[in-house]
Amino acid sequence: MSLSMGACPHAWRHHLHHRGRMWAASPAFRRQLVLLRSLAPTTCAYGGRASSSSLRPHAMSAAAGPVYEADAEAVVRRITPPLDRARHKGQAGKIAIIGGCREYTGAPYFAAISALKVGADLSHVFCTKDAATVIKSYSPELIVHPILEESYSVRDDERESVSSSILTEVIKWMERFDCIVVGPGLGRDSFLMDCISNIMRHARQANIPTVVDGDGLFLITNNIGLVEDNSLAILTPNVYEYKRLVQKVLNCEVNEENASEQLTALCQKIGGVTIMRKGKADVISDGKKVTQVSTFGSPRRCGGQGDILSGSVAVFSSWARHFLLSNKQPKETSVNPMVLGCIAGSLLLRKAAALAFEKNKRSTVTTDIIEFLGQSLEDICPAGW
Ligand SMILES: NC(=O)C1=CN([C@@H]2O[C@H](COP(=O)(O)OP(=O)(O)OC[C@H]3O[C@@H](n4cnc5c(N)ncnc54)[C@H](O)[C@@H]3O)[C@@H](O)[C@H]2O)[C@@H](O)CC1
Ligand SMILES: Nc1ncnc2c1ncn2[C@@H]1O[C@H](COP(=O)(O)OP(=O)(O)OP(=O)(O)O)[C@@H](O)[C@H]1O
Ligand SMILES: [Mg+2]
Repeated sequence: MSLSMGACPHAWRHHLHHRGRMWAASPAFRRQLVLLRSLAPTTCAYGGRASSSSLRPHAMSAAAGPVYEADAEAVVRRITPPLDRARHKGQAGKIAIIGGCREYTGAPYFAAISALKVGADLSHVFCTKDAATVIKSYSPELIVHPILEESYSVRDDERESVSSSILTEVIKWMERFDCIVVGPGLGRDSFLMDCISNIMRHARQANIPTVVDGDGLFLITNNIGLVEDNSLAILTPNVYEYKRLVQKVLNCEVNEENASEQLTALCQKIGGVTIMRKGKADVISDGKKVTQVSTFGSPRRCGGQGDILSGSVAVFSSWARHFLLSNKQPKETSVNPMVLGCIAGSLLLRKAAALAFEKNKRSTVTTDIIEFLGQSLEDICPAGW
């Protein structure tokens, strides 16, 4: 029997009837049911307050299929690990943000602190020397590595040796990370971009899941081979980043009429990656299914919300991977942990943004939203202590 997430709920009830009570009562079945429901079509899985047409499944071509509204709360509950006395530091996740330069210190901070607030045990930042002290001063919780360099601080004849020592330093740490986030506040300096390309190649060889955001997307849009066929890569483009990606990879303009097919085609053309297209709804695809989270968040569009998202997605996708591995999913269950991580991260950000807006209204800024990440997770998935 196929238990793939693509099955419709009616088919599920049919299976349930025929497989008998033993199977229905088994923990394995309940696990499958929750995971399936979490990605079931809007009409049966989502009873949200918004009434926009985006909440209904869209009629799509066979290639793209319908857009599913995720039962994102069920996903969060399922993949969030219980707090357990037996666990030691690091087991709930070690995340690294690769970003932070002279111009941008907020973005890597937002991503790194969000990872901690969601529940990771350790959060590192690899940034330029200029940015490091600033980021450290925002929070003593973060482990900050001032190792990246931009062109202005490297002589031409030193480039090769500096680049290789940056890579050596990052490699020393890389295997410890459950996920890295490349791009928040990275900047677009050409020397830095070359160094980051080497780091991404290494992460890939080491099978480290990689969320690509912000300037990381600028880098890969111009060098798509960095993520091609990497099923452990998640791209989180905003409206402009998505536009540039579509133009470059599909050689056309963004088409809202065929948004779902276009997103599917983009994933397929790049091969294996998961893409979360951010916007009014966060639309997620791995080239097979298209899922969305459209829970209302906040009408404030202050900068930095995407950074919260990338840090959160890094944690949740690590938890989802761990959950699926430790629950030994049958091969035919094509649950993609990267997709689950995107769904969970999107919901948590939106819930936190809603709570922050309720309190701060027009003055809501990113740090206000970060303050509510904990409560949002607690509302969905109580710590129970
Ligand atoms: N406090 C901080 O340090 C923050 C830093 N950030 C970082 O800032 C860097 C740049 O990110 P951005 O999202 O600003 O990226 P972009 O440089 O792509 O966009 C900058 C702004 O230019 C405009 N724009 C870009 N492309 C456009 C187009 N085709 N048509 C019309 N307008 C267009 C948009 O208003 C956009 O917000 C990234 O490293 C990002 O992580 C942001 O995350 C926001 C917060
Ligand atoms: N039009 C919208 N309506 C409702 N929520 C939105 C809208 N656009 C974005 N969001 C929310 O903000 C989140 C971040 O998306 P945004 O487009 O601001 O990313 P970004 O530009 O990369 O952010 P950053 O400033 O951190 O770089 C989305 O995941 C979504 O929850
Ligand atoms: Mg961004």
